[in-house]
Amino acid sequence: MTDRTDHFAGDDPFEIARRWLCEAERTEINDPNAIALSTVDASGLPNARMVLLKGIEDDAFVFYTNYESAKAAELDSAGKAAFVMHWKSLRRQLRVRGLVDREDGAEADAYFASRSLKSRLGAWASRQSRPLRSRAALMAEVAKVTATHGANPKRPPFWGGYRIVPVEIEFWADGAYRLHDRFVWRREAPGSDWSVTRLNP
Ligand SMILES: Cc1cc2nc3c(=O)[nH]c(=O)nc-3n(C[C@H](O)[C@H](O)[C@H](O)COP(=O)(O)O)c2cc1C
Ligand code: PXP
Repeated sequence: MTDRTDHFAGDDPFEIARRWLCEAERTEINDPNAIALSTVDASGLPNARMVLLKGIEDDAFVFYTNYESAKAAELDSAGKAAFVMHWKSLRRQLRVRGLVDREDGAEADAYFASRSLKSRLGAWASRQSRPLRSRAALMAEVAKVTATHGANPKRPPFWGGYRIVPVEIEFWADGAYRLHDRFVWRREAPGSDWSVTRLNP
């Protein structure tokens, strides 16, 4: 007999995550889909930065970025990542740890095509994570790619998605006097069965 009810109810953690994000979309003032993405560099030094979660699939979380960025180097070499989302308006937290693969096919093309023209050109212009001489130099690059890539730029080969396939997903909800509720879903590997454990706050 489980006491995993209310916010935590359900047999599919991706469904619960989708439900929480949907609630946050109604209550957060902006960027309810922002995640703090954590990686490690070659020396083992952790790194973190915000990115926007663009999909919760049947077995993965998807975001988009520049494949020549610092994060991409760290994701590609470790093959692993973690992220946390915190919704202040709901007083809830979602934590995910898992394995990472690139999404650089049709889905990435479709997502890129859905972005505004200026954001698409911006992706072409930005050498993300590398030094930039000045704001003016960036704007000159934007003008250059606008001239060369025109009104319908295709997805740059150096820009696309990452899919995080989790082995651990934790749902946390605020409780009175710091007696929070926590449920962690764990599995040995992608494709294995999940086990669910209630954790002390
Ligand atoms: C709310 C928010 C959302 C962001 N979303 C993205 C994103 O989806 N993709 C991205 O490449 N950078 C995004 N950024 C910028 C990143 O935080 C970061 O500055 C950039 O990706 C470079 O990171 P890196 O040098 O560690 O690779 C976002 C920043 C903020 C504050
Ligand atoms: C550099 C960068 N790339 C990608 C994104 C993803 O968001 P969108 O595709 O909606 O622009 C963001 C969001 O802040 C961003 O800053």
